[in-house]
Order: sequence, then structure tokens, then C-alpha cells
Amino acid sequence: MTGQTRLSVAALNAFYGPAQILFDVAFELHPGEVVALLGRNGAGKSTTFRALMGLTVRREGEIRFDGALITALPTYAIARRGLGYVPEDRRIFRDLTVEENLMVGTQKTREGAAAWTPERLYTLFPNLAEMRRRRGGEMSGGEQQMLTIARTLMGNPSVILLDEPSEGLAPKIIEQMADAILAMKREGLAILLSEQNLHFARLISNRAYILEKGRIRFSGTIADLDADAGLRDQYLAV
Ligand SMILES: Nc1ncnc2c1ncn2[C@@H]1O[C@H](COP(=O)(O)OP(=O)(O)OP(=O)(O)O)[C@@H](O)[C@H]1O
Repeated sequence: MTGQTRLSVAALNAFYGPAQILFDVAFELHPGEVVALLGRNGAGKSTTFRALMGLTVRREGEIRFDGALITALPTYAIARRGLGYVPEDRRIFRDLTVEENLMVGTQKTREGAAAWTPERLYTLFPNLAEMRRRRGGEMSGGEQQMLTIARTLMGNPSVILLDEPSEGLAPKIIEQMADAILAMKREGLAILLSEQNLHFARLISNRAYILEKGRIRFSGTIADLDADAGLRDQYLAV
């Protein structure tokens, strides 16, 4: 465990082949904090997450997790240190039940991080409890999204990256998602989530960064953003 900063990123550049996608990206995430990474389609949010996890994209810069430099580590080693990642596409096992999907995510417990079991997760995601014997392929998109997050928690991360968790969800499921994220926060997890607009982020986030064309354009509180219509119009989807 840690000082005050769980994740700190400085001078992060990322490239697909010759194309540079991220330019000097910098941000911080503290224990028990929900931070939104906002930006329009194509701004570089998913690329930021992939760069943090060491996936697909070539990156340079400084990524520190609990103070240790992880920029050169392979993805599995980064995940094992407690950085959980939920990509945009829901990667559940369609032929396995909810409970079996959760068991697949099991990792050993980690000092200083919550140790999750299916039973504890069901208190966070009551709708999953009701369908624990249902196969993944027979769930709605929103339910699959919840299951993907729950399965990532089975790895006992201390930080979780959520790529557009509210995308395509019905309003009722969005509320459940917000409740689940707030419950994760109460457990002490630090959460970085990407979003295209403020509606969902506002429900749960302490702070936000805005990314545009691969650069951070704003850093501040949700209240700061609410007070600045010009900034929202310039950089966010309505
Ligand atoms: N595999 C790839 N190869 C080349 N360019 C890519 C690749 N993936 C993404 N890009 C480009 O990188 C830029 C950032 O994309 P990214 O997916 O990170 O944006 P985003 O903010 O997450 O938006 P979205 O909401 O669409 O996922 C875009 O210009 C995109 O076209």
C-alpha cells in the first residue's frame, strides 16, 4: 500500500503505428475517488485505458501505480498488481452462468484491497443475485455490463478502469450502475471511468478531466464543469 496517490500518469504519449494518439497526458487518482475522463467520440479515452494496461498501443511516459513505475510491465503483471480494467465491449462467457462467470475472475486476495466473493458481489449487484444461474448469453446488455464489472472485482483490484460503463444502458439500469459504482467507492476502490457526456459522470464523480484530440484540456470538479457551459459545448457531447 500506498501514499496518497493510487495512480499517477505523467507525460503519457501513445501511438498506433506512426500515428500519435495521446500527447503528454497527465492525471492522478487517489484512494476512494471516482474520477471521470470525459471527451467526445475519438478523443482518446479508450486509448488512455489501453495505454495504462499496456494493451495494443505503443506508449511512453510515466505511469505509477501505488508509487511504482509500471510503464514497462506487461499487461498481466499490471493487472496482478491490482489495476482492474473493464473494456467497452462486454467480454462475458455466454455459455457460462452468472456465477460461473464470476468464478472465472477469481484471483488471490491482495493486502490492502477488498477481497470479493460472489455473495459479497450480489449485495452490490442485486440483479445479478436474482439471475445467478442464468447463462451470460441470455442476459441484456446492461446485465452483461454489470457482470463484466463484477467479474473484474473478483480479481480484487484496488483501482478499476471503466470504459463507458453507461453506454447503451436503459435509464433504470443506469441508476443501478451508478449505485454499484458508489458502493465500490465506499469499499475504498479508486475508479476512473470514461464518458462522452456529463449526465452519468455527474451522478457519481468527484472530479473530471476532459480529453480532446489526445490532450487534457480541463481538470477540475464537476461543479466547475457545471458552471462553464462554454467548456461543455466545446469539448463534450450534449
Ligand atoms: N487500433 C487502432 N489503430 C489506429 N488508430 C486507432 C486505433 N484505435 C483507435 N484509433 C484512433 O485513435 C483515436 C482515439 O480513439 P479512442 O478509441 O481512444 O477514442 P475514445 O475517446 O475512446 O472514443 P470512443 O468513445 O469512440 O471509444 C481515434 O482517432 C481513433 O480513430
